[in-house]
Amino acid sequence: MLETCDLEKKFQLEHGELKAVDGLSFSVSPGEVYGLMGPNGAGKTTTLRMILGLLEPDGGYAQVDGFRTDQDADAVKSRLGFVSASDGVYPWLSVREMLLYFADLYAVEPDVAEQRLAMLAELLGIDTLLDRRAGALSTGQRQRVTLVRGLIHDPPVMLLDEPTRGLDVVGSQTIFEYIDHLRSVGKAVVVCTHRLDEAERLCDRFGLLHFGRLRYEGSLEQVRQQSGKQTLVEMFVDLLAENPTGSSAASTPGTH
Ligand SMILES: Nc1ncnc2c1ncn2[C@@H]1O[C@H](COP(=O)(O)OP(=O)(O)OP(=O)(O)O)[C@@H](O)[C@H]1O
Repeated sequence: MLETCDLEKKFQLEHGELKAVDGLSFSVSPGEVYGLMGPNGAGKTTTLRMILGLLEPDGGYAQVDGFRTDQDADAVKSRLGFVSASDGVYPWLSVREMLLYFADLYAVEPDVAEQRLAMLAELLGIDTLLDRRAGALSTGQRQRVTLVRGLIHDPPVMLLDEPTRGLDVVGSQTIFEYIDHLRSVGKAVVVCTHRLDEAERLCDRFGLLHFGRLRYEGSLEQVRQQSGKQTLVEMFVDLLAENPTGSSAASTPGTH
């Protein structure tokens, strides 16, 4: 299970300080898909980067299976899988070489890695790509490969940052079906996505972030009641009306 406790991150800007994540606490149970949602600049990626140990929080911590990021960062990392739309691949390696290399980085025994690779390749339909050069894959093929990469060490928690960005309808559908599969095998999944309609259908619970704070949280029914709006789209529009630029601070020079 994943938990964040009072996570906080500030960035120093030219004209002051930006609180990108402001006292964020949420938890995700095994077999649950949690939609960490919010307009551009709300603090979603910053949150994931702190959970992954890529950014040091200014306050709070994340915890996975009882291991805390501020006490045992390596134990946390080994229990996380991460997939991001901006993930690169090693272009000169074959897909197989790259995936087995990542398995090795996670200290997965070679024979176990081969078995997992065969199973995941079949599940995600990349068996025919295994001996192709990673640099020659299409966007959708690369996304599937990065999903396998995030899962090769069989982590209990998966973090997915915009996993369908740049994919066509069929590619997106494959990813969402796969997230459904992750739930069915008991993974705790956090997904950040702007595909609000799919998220509505897919996620068990939502956390709606704005200015780095959780504004609404719960099942779709619960966030409907909290916001007084029927759909995530309406909730977003309502939040953005508070700041029409959609950035999380008037002084912010834009998002990444
Ligand atoms: N390294 C950084 N230095 C300064 N500001 C940053 C840095 N990284 C992020 N920010 C700012 O922190 C805020 C939160 O950014 P973050 O990337 O977490 O948002 P997000 O919710 O993932 O947005 P999007 O949906 O656009 O990906 C934004 O205002 C962004 O400009």
